[in-house]
Amino acid sequence: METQTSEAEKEMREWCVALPKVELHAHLNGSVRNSTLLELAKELGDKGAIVLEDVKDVIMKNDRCLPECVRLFDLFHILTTDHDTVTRIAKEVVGDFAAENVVYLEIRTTPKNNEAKGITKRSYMNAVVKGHKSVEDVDALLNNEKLSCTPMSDLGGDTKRKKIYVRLLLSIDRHETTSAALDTVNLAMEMKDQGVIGIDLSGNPVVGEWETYLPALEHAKELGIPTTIHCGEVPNRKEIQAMLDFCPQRLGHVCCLDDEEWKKLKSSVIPVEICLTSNVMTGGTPSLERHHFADLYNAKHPLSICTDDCGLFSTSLSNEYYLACNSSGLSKTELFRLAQGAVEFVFADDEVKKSLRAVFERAAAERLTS
Ligand SMILES: CC(C)=CCNc1ncnc2c1ncn2[C@@H]1O[C@H](COP(=O)(O)O)[C@@H](O)[C@H]1O
Ligand SMILES: [Zn+2]
Repeated sequence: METQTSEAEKEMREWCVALPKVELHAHLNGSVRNSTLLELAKELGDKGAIVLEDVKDVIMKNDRCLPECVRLFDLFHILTTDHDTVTRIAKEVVGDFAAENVVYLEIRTTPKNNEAKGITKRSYMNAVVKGHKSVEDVDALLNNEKLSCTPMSDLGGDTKRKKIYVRLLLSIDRHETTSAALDTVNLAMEMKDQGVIGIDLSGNPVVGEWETYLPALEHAKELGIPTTIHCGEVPNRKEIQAMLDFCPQRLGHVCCLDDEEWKKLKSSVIPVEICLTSNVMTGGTPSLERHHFADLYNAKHPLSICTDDCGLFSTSLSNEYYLACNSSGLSKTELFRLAQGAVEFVFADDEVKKSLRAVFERAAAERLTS
Protein backbone atom coordinates (compact mmCIF):
# COMPACT_ATOMS: atom_id res chain seq x y z
CA MET A 1 0.00 0.00 0.00
CA GLU A 2 2.78 2.36 1.02
CA THR A 3 4.68 1.56 -2.19
CA GLN A 4 1.53 2.23 -4.21
CA THR A 5 1.08 5.63 -2.58
CA SER A 6 4.66 6.60 -3.18
CA GLU A 7 4.43 5.40 -6.80
CA ALA A 8 1.33 7.56 -7.30
CA GLU A 9 3.07 10.50 -5.66
CA LYS A 10 6.13 10.03 -7.84
CA GLU A 11 4.00 9.87 -10.98
CA MET A 12 2.10 13.03 -9.97
CA ARG A 13 5.29 14.88 -9.11
CA GLU A 14 6.75 13.98 -12.52
CA TRP A 15 3.52 15.12 -14.15
CA CYS A 16 3.84 18.49 -12.38
CA VAL A 17 7.44 18.85 -13.61
CA ALA A 18 6.43 18.07 -17.21
CA LEU A 19 3.50 20.50 -17.08
CA PRO A 20 4.33 23.78 -18.87
CA LYS A 21 4.22 26.49 -16.22
CA VAL A 22 4.06 30.26 -15.89
CA GLU A 23 5.86 31.83 -12.93
CA LEU A 24 4.59 35.29 -12.01
CA HIS A 25 5.95 35.79 -8.50
CA ALA A 26 9.63 34.99 -7.98
CA HIS A 27 12.20 37.24 -6.30
CA LEU A 28 15.65 37.01 -7.83
CA ASN A 29 17.67 36.81 -4.62
CA GLY A 30 15.11 34.55 -2.95
CA SER A 31 15.44 32.12 -5.85
CA VAL A 32 19.19 31.61 -5.52
CA ARG A 33 20.31 28.04 -4.86
CA ASN A 34 21.51 27.36 -1.31
CA SER A 35 24.72 25.92 -2.76
CA THR A 36 25.45 29.22 -4.52
CA LEU A 37 24.72 31.23 -1.37
CA LEU A 38 27.05 29.02 0.61
CA GLU A 39 29.78 29.33 -2.00
CA LEU A 40 29.44 33.14 -1.93
CA ALA A 41 29.44 33.15 1.88
CA LYS A 42 32.65 31.08 1.89
CA GLU A 43 34.33 33.53 -0.50
CA LEU A 44 33.35 36.50 1.66
CA GLY A 45 34.36 34.56 4.78
CA ASP A 46 37.83 33.96 3.27
CA LYS A 47 38.14 37.69 2.56
CA GLY A 48 37.19 38.45 6.17
CA ALA A 49 34.08 40.39 5.12
CA ILE A 50 31.76 38.10 7.10
CA VAL A 51 32.10 35.32 9.67
CA LEU A 52 31.03 32.17 7.84
CA GLU A 53 30.01 30.32 11.01
CA ASP A 54 27.50 33.07 11.82
CA VAL A 55 25.59 32.62 8.56
CA LYS A 56 26.15 28.97 7.63
CA ASP A 57 23.26 27.60 9.68
CA VAL A 58 20.68 30.01 8.35
CA ILE A 59 21.81 29.36 4.75
CA MET A 60 21.67 25.57 5.09
CA LYS A 61 18.34 25.46 6.89
CA ASN A 62 15.37 24.04 4.96
CA ASP A 63 12.49 25.27 7.12
CA ARG A 64 12.93 28.92 7.87
CA CYS A 65 10.59 30.96 10.05
CA LEU A 66 9.78 34.60 9.31
CA PRO A 67 12.61 36.21 11.37
CA GLU A 68 15.12 33.84 9.72
CA CYS A 69 13.80 34.83 6.29
CA VAL A 70 14.19 38.49 7.14
CA ARG A 71 17.73 37.77 8.35
CA LEU A 72 18.47 36.07 5.06
CA PHE A 73 17.12 39.07 3.12
CA ASP A 74 19.82 41.16 4.80
CA LEU A 75 22.39 38.52 4.03
CA PHE A 76 21.45 38.47 0.31
CA HIS A 77 22.30 42.11 0.12
CA ILE A 78 25.75 41.45 1.53
CA LEU A 79 26.42 38.28 -0.47
CA THR A 80 25.00 39.04 -3.89
CA THR A 81 25.30 42.74 -4.45
CA ASP A 82 28.28 43.06 -6.74
CA HIS A 83 27.89 43.15 -10.47
CA ASP A 84 29.47 39.79 -11.30
CA THR A 85 27.51 37.94 -8.64
CA VAL A 86 24.25 39.55 -9.73
CA THR A 87 24.98 38.44 -13.29
CA ARG A 88 25.77 34.92 -12.12
CA ILE A 89 22.59 34.48 -10.07
CA ALA A 90 20.38 36.05 -12.76
CA LYS A 91 21.75 33.46 -15.19
CA GLU A 92 21.42 30.49 -12.81
CA VAL A 93 17.87 31.31 -11.79
CA VAL A 94 16.61 31.40 -15.38
CA GLY A 95 18.28 28.05 -16.07
CA ASP A 96 16.71 26.52 -12.96
CA PHE A 97 13.18 27.61 -13.87
CA ALA A 98 13.56 26.51 -17.49
CA ALA A 99 14.81 23.11 -16.33
CA GLU A 100 11.43 22.42 -14.74
CA ASN A 101 9.48 23.50 -17.83
CA VAL A 102 8.62 27.03 -16.81
CA VAL A 103 7.88 28.60 -20.21
CA TYR A 104 7.31 32.14 -18.99
CA LEU A 105 9.07 33.75 -16.06
CA GLU A 106 8.53 37.17 -14.54
CA ILE A 107 11.44 37.59 -12.20
CA ARG A 108 11.38 40.53 -9.80
CA THR A 109 14.26 42.21 -8.09
CA THR A 110 14.98 45.36 -6.10
CA PRO A 111 17.43 47.61 -7.96
CA LYS A 112 20.09 48.44 -5.37
CA ASN A 113 22.42 51.37 -4.85
CA ASN A 114 25.72 50.72 -3.13
CA GLU A 115 28.01 53.69 -3.43
CA ALA A 116 30.94 51.97 -1.71
CA LYS A 117 30.91 49.23 -4.36
CA GLY A 118 30.20 51.61 -7.24
CA ILE A 119 26.73 50.15 -7.81
CA THR A 120 23.76 52.19 -8.91
CA LYS A 121 20.21 50.97 -9.46
CA ARG A 122 20.90 51.17 -13.18
CA SER A 123 24.19 49.27 -13.09
CA TYR A 124 22.59 46.61 -10.84
CA MET A 125 19.83 46.11 -13.41
CA ASN A 126 22.35 46.06 -16.27
CA ALA A 127 24.10 43.23 -14.44
CA VAL A 128 20.79 41.33 -14.18
CA VAL A 129 20.10 41.78 -17.89
CA LYS A 130 23.66 40.67 -18.68
CA GLY A 131 23.00 37.48 -16.70
CA HIS A 132 19.81 36.78 -18.64
CA LYS A 133 21.63 37.37 -21.92
CA SER A 134 24.36 34.94 -20.94
CA VAL A 135 22.06 31.97 -20.29
CA GLU A 136 23.57 29.19 -22.40
CA ASP A 137 21.80 25.91 -21.84
CA VAL A 138 18.34 27.18 -22.75
CA ASP A 139 16.93 29.79 -25.12
CA ALA A 140 15.93 32.73 -22.97
CA LEU A 141 13.64 35.07 -24.90
CA LEU A 142 14.21 38.42 -23.26
CA ASN A 143 12.22 40.75 -25.44
CA ASN A 144 10.22 40.60 -28.61
CA GLU A 145 13.24 40.78 -30.93
CA LYS A 146 13.73 37.04 -30.93
CA LEU A 147 10.06 36.17 -30.97
CA SER A 148 9.63 36.06 -34.71
CA CYS A 149 12.38 33.49 -35.15
CA THR A 150 11.04 31.23 -32.42
CA PRO A 151 8.31 28.84 -33.46
CA MET A 152 5.83 29.05 -30.61
CA SER A 153 5.26 25.34 -30.66
CA ASP A 154 8.88 24.87 -29.61
CA LEU A 155 8.41 26.29 -26.13
CA GLY A 156 8.59 23.77 -23.27
CA GLY A 157 8.68 20.03 -23.71
CA ASP A 158 11.41 17.87 -22.31
CA THR A 159 13.09 16.43 -25.34
CA LYS A 160 14.14 19.62 -27.11
CA ARG A 161 16.30 22.50 -25.97
CA LYS A 162 14.17 24.47 -23.50
CA LYS A 163 12.85 27.89 -24.32
CA ILE A 164 11.62 30.37 -21.79
CA TYR A 165 10.28 33.90 -21.95
CA VAL A 166 11.96 36.03 -19.29
CA ARG A 167 10.58 39.38 -18.21
CA LEU A 168 11.58 41.66 -15.34
CA LEU A 169 9.63 43.44 -12.64
CA LEU A 170 11.40 46.07 -10.57
CA SER A 171 10.64 45.86 -6.85
CA ILE A 172 10.19 48.82 -4.57
CA ASP A 173 11.42 47.74 -1.14
CA ARG A 174 9.34 48.77 1.88
CA HIS A 175 12.47 50.29 3.45
CA GLU A 176 12.77 52.80 0.61
CA THR A 177 11.86 56.48 0.59
CA THR A 178 9.32 57.98 -1.79
CA SER A 179 12.11 59.42 -3.86
CA ALA A 180 13.97 56.08 -4.15
CA ALA A 181 10.69 54.39 -5.10
CA LEU A 182 10.11 56.98 -7.81
CA ASP A 183 13.64 56.35 -9.12
CA THR A 184 12.75 52.67 -9.49
CA VAL A 185 9.62 53.45 -11.49
CA ASN A 186 11.55 55.81 -13.76
CA LEU A 187 14.21 53.14 -14.23
CA ALA A 188 11.52 50.64 -15.22
CA MET A 189 10.37 53.08 -17.89
CA GLU A 190 13.94 53.55 -19.17
CA MET A 191 14.49 49.79 -19.36
CA LYS A 192 11.28 48.88 -21.14
CA ASP A 193 13.15 47.73 -24.23
CA GLN A 194 15.26 45.41 -22.07
CA GLY A 195 12.42 43.28 -20.83
CA VAL A 196 11.29 45.34 -17.82
CA ILE A 197 7.51 45.22 -17.82
CA GLY A 198 6.23 45.98 -14.34
CA ILE A 199 6.63 47.21 -10.79
CA ASP A 200 6.31 45.28 -7.54
CA LEU A 201 6.01 46.44 -3.94
CA SER A 202 7.66 44.05 -1.48
CA GLY A 203 10.00 43.81 1.50
CA ASN A 204 9.58 43.17 5.20
CA PRO A 205 5.79 43.45 5.63
CA VAL A 206 6.01 45.03 9.08
CA VAL A 207 8.21 47.88 7.86
CA GLY A 208 7.06 51.16 6.27
CA GLU A 209 3.87 52.99 5.41
CA TRP A 210 1.65 52.69 2.33
CA GLU A 211 1.66 56.49 1.90
CA THR A 212 5.42 56.38 1.27
CA TYR A 213 5.09 54.19 -1.85
CA LEU A 214 1.80 55.48 -3.18
CA PRO A 215 3.28 58.35 -5.24
CA ALA A 216 5.58 55.90 -7.05
CA LEU A 217 2.78 53.40 -7.66
CA GLU A 218 0.54 56.20 -8.95
CA HIS A 219 3.40 57.33 -11.20
CA ALA A 220 3.67 53.79 -12.60
CA LYS A 221 -0.06 53.84 -13.27
CA GLU A 222 0.25 57.17 -15.12
CA LEU A 223 3.09 55.75 -17.22
CA GLY A 224 1.02 52.66 -18.05
CA ILE A 225 3.38 50.29 -16.19
CA PRO A 226 1.49 47.38 -14.59
CA THR A 227 1.91 46.87 -10.85
CA THR A 228 1.72 43.94 -8.48
CA ILE A 229 1.64 44.43 -4.72
CA HIS A 230 2.49 42.22 -1.75
CA CYS A 231 -0.72 42.47 0.20
CA GLY A 232 -1.84 41.17 3.60
CA GLU A 233 1.21 39.11 4.53
CA VAL A 234 0.47 40.34 8.06
CA PRO A 235 -2.78 41.81 9.36
CA ASN A 236 -2.98 45.53 8.55
CA ARG A 237 -6.53 46.58 7.84
CA LYS A 238 -5.91 50.15 6.70
CA GLU A 239 -3.14 49.14 4.34
CA ILE A 240 -4.96 46.15 2.86
CA GLN A 241 -7.98 48.32 2.09
CA ALA A 242 -5.80 51.01 0.51
CA MET A 243 -4.07 48.36 -1.62
CA LEU A 244 -7.39 46.97 -2.82
CA ASP A 245 -8.59 50.50 -3.58
CA PHE A 246 -5.44 51.16 -5.61
CA CYS A 247 -6.48 48.30 -7.89
CA PRO A 248 -3.12 46.96 -9.11
CA GLN A 249 -3.03 44.49 -12.01
CA ARG A 250 -2.16 41.67 -9.58
CA LEU A 251 -1.80 41.05 -5.85
CA GLY A 252 0.62 38.76 -4.05
CA HIS A 253 -0.27 36.56 -1.05
CA VAL A 254 -3.49 38.13 0.39
CA CYS A 255 -3.27 36.02 3.57
CA CYS A 256 -4.57 38.12 6.42
CA LEU A 257 -7.84 39.53 5.12
CA ASP A 258 -11.03 39.87 7.15
CA ASP A 259 -14.52 39.06 5.86
CA GLU A 260 -15.14 42.48 4.39
CA GLU A 261 -11.77 42.49 2.60
CA TRP A 262 -12.35 39.01 1.17
CA LYS A 263 -15.60 40.26 -0.28
CA LYS A 264 -13.88 43.31 -1.71
CA LEU A 265 -11.09 41.21 -3.21
CA LYS A 266 -13.49 38.76 -4.80
CA SER A 267 -15.61 41.49 -6.35
CA SER A 268 -12.46 43.25 -7.61
CA VAL A 269 -11.44 40.18 -9.62
CA ILE A 270 -7.76 41.17 -9.23
CA PRO A 271 -5.65 38.06 -10.01
CA VAL A 272 -3.83 36.68 -6.97
CA GLU A 273 -0.34 35.21 -6.96
CA ILE A 274 -0.65 32.22 -4.60
CA CYS A 275 2.53 31.26 -2.72
CA LEU A 276 1.63 28.17 -0.65
CA THR A 277 4.94 27.14 0.93
CA SER A 278 5.98 30.74 1.54
CA ASN A 279 2.74 31.51 3.40
CA VAL A 280 2.92 28.37 5.54
CA MET A 281 6.58 28.91 6.40
CA THR A 282 6.24 32.57 7.28
CA GLY A 283 3.01 32.06 9.25
CA GLY A 284 0.71 33.97 6.87
CA THR A 285 -1.54 30.91 6.91
CA PRO A 286 -1.81 28.24 9.66
CA SER A 287 -1.36 25.25 7.33
CA LEU A 288 -1.53 24.10 3.74
CA GLU A 289 -4.95 22.58 4.36
CA ARG A 290 -6.31 25.87 5.71
CA HIS A 291 -4.72 28.07 3.03
CA HIS A 292 -7.09 30.52 1.30
CA PHE A 293 -6.16 29.01 -2.09
CA ALA A 294 -9.04 26.51 -1.87
CA ASP A 295 -11.60 29.18 -1.04
CA LEU A 296 -10.45 31.48 -3.86
CA TYR A 297 -10.26 28.55 -6.28
CA ASN A 298 -13.80 27.45 -5.42
CA ALA A 299 -14.98 31.04 -5.85
CA LYS A 300 -13.40 30.93 -9.36
CA HIS A 301 -11.19 33.89 -8.46
CA PRO A 302 -8.32 34.42 -10.97
CA LEU A 303 -5.24 32.72 -9.52
CA SER A 304 -1.73 31.78 -10.40
CA ILE A 305 0.48 29.35 -8.46
CA CYS A 306 3.92 30.83 -7.69
CA THR A 307 7.04 30.10 -5.64
CA ASP A 308 7.87 33.54 -4.13
CA ASP A 309 11.40 32.45 -3.13
CA CYS A 310 12.20 28.91 -4.25
CA GLY A 311 15.71 29.08 -2.74
CA LEU A 312 14.65 30.56 0.57
CA PHE A 313 11.77 28.10 0.97
CA SER A 314 13.46 25.07 -0.66
CA THR A 315 10.67 24.59 -3.16
CA SER A 316 10.08 24.71 -6.93
CA LEU A 317 7.13 25.69 -9.09
CA SER A 318 6.45 22.03 -9.87
CA ASN A 319 6.37 21.32 -6.14
CA GLU A 320 3.93 24.18 -5.56
CA TYR A 321 1.61 22.71 -8.22
CA TYR A 322 1.91 19.34 -6.57
CA LEU A 323 1.01 20.87 -3.18
CA ALA A 324 -1.93 22.77 -4.69
CA CYS A 325 -3.24 19.53 -6.13
CA ASN A 326 -2.64 17.50 -2.99
CA SER A 327 -4.12 19.98 -0.53
CA SER A 328 -7.25 20.69 -2.56
CA GLY A 329 -7.82 17.37 -4.33
CA LEU A 330 -7.67 18.87 -7.83
CA SER A 331 -7.70 16.53 -10.81
CA LYS A 332 -4.97 16.68 -13.44
CA THR A 333 -7.32 18.50 -15.79
CA GLU A 334 -8.13 21.10 -13.13
CA LEU A 335 -4.45 21.55 -12.34
CA PHE A 336 -3.64 21.92 -16.02
CA ARG A 337 -6.38 24.55 -16.45
CA LEU A 338 -5.00 26.40 -13.43
CA ALA A 339 -1.53 26.51 -14.99
CA GLN A 340 -2.99 27.54 -18.34
CA GLY A 341 -5.11 30.29 -16.74
CA ALA A 342 -1.99 32.09 -15.53
CA VAL A 343 -1.20 33.02 -19.15
CA GLU A 344 -4.01 35.56 -19.02
CA PHE A 345 -2.36 37.44 -16.11
CA VAL A 346 1.15 37.89 -17.54
CA PHE A 347 2.31 41.49 -17.97
CA ALA A 348 3.90 40.74 -21.35
CA ASP A 349 2.19 41.83 -24.54
CA ASP A 350 -0.44 40.06 -26.63
CA GLU A 351 2.06 38.47 -28.97
CA VAL A 352 3.69 36.64 -26.06
CA LYS A 353 0.29 35.70 -24.66
CA LYS A 354 -0.76 34.29 -28.01
CA SER A 355 2.39 32.23 -28.16
CA LEU A 356 1.85 30.91 -24.61
CA ARG A 357 -1.77 30.03 -25.34
CA ALA A 358 -0.51 27.90 -28.22
CA VAL A 359 1.99 26.16 -25.94
CA PHE A 360 -0.79 25.17 -23.56
CA GLU A 361 -3.13 24.10 -26.34
CA ARG A 362 -0.46 21.81 -27.69
CA ALA A 363 0.31 20.49 -24.22
CA ALA A 364 -3.41 19.90 -23.55
CA ALA A 365 -3.63 17.76 -26.65
CA GLU A 366 -0.59 15.77 -25.51
CA ARG A 367 -1.23 15.49 -21.79
CA LEU A 368 -4.98 15.59 -21.20
CA THR A 369 -5.96 12.36 -22.85
CA SER A 370 -8.76 11.53 -20.43
C1 LIG B 1 9.72 37.29 5.24
C2 LIG B 1 8.64 37.00 4.28
C3 LIG B 1 7.27 37.44 4.65
C4 LIG B 1 8.93 36.34 3.11
C5 LIG B 1 8.01 35.94 2.03
N1 LIG B 1 7.57 36.91 1.17
C6 LIG B 1 8.13 38.10 0.88
N2 LIG B 1 7.47 39.18 1.29
C7 LIG B 1 7.94 40.42 1.03
N3 LIG B 1 9.06 40.65 0.35
C8 LIG B 1 9.76 39.59 -0.07
C9 LIG B 1 9.33 38.27 0.15
N4 LIG B 1 10.23 37.44 -0.39
C10 LIG B 1 11.19 38.23 -0.95
N5 LIG B 1 10.91 39.52 -0.75
C11 LIG B 1 11.71 40.71 -1.15
O1 LIG B 1 12.61 40.31 -2.16
C12 LIG B 1 13.96 40.57 -1.76
C13 LIG B 1 14.89 39.50 -2.31
O2 LIG B 1 14.95 39.59 -3.71
P1 LIG B 1 15.69 40.79 -4.49
O3 LIG B 1 16.84 41.24 -3.63
O4 LIG B 1 14.68 41.89 -4.66
O5 LIG B 1 16.14 40.16 -5.77
C14 LIG B 1 13.91 40.60 -0.24
O6 LIG B 1 14.95 41.36 0.30
C15 LIG B 1 12.54 41.22 0.01
O7 LIG B 1 12.61 42.61 -0.11
ZN1 LIG C 1 7.08 37.89 -2.70
